[in-house]
Amino acid sequence: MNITQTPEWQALLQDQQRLEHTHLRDLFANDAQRFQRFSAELDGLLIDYSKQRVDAEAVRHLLSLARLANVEEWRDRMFAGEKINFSEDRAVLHTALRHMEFSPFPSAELDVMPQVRAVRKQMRDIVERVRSGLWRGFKGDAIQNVVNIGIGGSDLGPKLASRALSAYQHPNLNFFYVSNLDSAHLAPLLEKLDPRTTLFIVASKTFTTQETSINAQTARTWLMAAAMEEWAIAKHFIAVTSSPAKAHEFGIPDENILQIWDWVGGRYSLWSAVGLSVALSIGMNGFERMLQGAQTMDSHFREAPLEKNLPVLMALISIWNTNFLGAETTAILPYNESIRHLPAFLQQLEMESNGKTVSRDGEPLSCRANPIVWGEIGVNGQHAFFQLLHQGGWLIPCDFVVAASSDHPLPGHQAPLLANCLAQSAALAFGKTEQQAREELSQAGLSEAQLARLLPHKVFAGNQPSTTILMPSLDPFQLGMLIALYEHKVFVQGVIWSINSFDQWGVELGKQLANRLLPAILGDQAFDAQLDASTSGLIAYFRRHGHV
Ligand SMILES: O=P(O)(O)OC[C@H]1O[C@](O)(CO)[C@@H](O)[C@@H]1O
Repeated sequence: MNITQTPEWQALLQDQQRLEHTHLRDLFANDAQRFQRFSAELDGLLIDYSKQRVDAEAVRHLLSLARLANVEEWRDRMFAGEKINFSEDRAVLHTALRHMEFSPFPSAELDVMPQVRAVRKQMRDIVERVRSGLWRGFKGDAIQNVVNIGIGGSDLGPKLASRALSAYQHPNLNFFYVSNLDSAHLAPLLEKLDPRTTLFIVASKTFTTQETSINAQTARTWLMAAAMEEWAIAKHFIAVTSSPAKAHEFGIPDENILQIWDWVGGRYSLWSAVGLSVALSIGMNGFERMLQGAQTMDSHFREAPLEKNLPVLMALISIWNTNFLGAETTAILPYNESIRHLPAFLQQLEMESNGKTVSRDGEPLSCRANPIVWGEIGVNGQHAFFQLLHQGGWLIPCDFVVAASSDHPLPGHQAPLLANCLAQSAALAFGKTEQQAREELSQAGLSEAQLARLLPHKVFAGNQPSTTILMPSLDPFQLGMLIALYEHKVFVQGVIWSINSFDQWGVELGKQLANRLLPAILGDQAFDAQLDASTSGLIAYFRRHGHV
């Protein structure tokens, strides 16, 4: 089905005609109930999408589009464990990882829960031993430093969550995340760490990812230089992978290998043992609380009618902005320092899932899919790129994300933080009219000539749409809900765009080429004739200047 040719899409084009030139100022002025109408809450997590450029009719048509695309059917197929990731012949069952009841999941016939529970138990055991100081290094010391070596989904999720929940962190443990191949990531860390008290978690679903393998080998060499004995590996290395044999080859004993499964996508793996560093930081009970938060969002996503369904509404708003208002990018603006990694996490979640131009049927998509996702801590952005958001003339929908209470409170900080967050979304939405700017300038006593010169610079067009996501506090439960909210949002968008959101073939070509270029970088001139002129020129430069 070409969705753009359907009556539902055509109705939305009509809405676009009506709303494209309607200002948010007018939408608010004409509807005193706008906040009530266009906000929704689940267990304390509130989404306010009243500052999006929609009206009730447009939302109704967006919901019809979701029904037309069979969102509910696809959702049920995912939860039933069908192999909806058809290009890799895999089910998509990260929701099993946060299934907290003692019932089978997804069904009695296809129950994955015994394996999930067994790994949770293994995690709990490790977590308790490390946190209590019972887990000892090769010289008998308690662990003080945990280094997660991984990249992509094996890094971004745990890094986001462990920073987000730093208020709950074990006082005697420090956490580090190493992903970059550049040795400037690992080297300074190794300089300050003590091998006797350091535990490495090598998180890699495939256990073949080059960046992770090289960093893990270097960490292993560093440990061996101090410990001298192979048995020390068992005291300092844990692997999380779906390829236990490869972890075993690396030298990690079976009891230190935590399994994940092919039905857990890398960018959806935080809830698996990939989250071990988070569990070590906040304790296994805290980690399970985060799983409960995600499960609460799962149940809501499965059961709530579409018009009250938070992930569905978020997805539809994004589709409206992208496909009808023409937004090409979207900004993620967390205001809490502790969720500073949210934009990076969402970049992978959204763009690796839906950054595609081919449909499930192998046809070119009939409309543009995922916008470019970017972002930064909100207040930092205010003093950097917000100028462009306010007066740059681009349509850039924003997600403001903030917790009402601080997770690391100091007197005098939280109220101004919240004021800034709310001020920005209001300024973006309502702007400042020429009339308002004129009045301000003349009240400041400017001459008519000065006023005329300054006036154009003081006007804010406004009408920049945003959603504000509020949580009471940054706790494991709320964080679990927040992340699952975005996961399901991405899923719904993928269904409507008819994308398989669970593969990522687009990352392969670069990997292949990097492997092919390695010998040339290392100096093997036999390859030179096969290189394009640019690559060859750049390699010549490396040979002149690099020490590889
Ligand atoms: O966990 P792995 O297998 O090391 O993969 C890391 C990341 O690499 C990717 O496959 C992309 O290259 C991501 O999807 C994944 O999260």
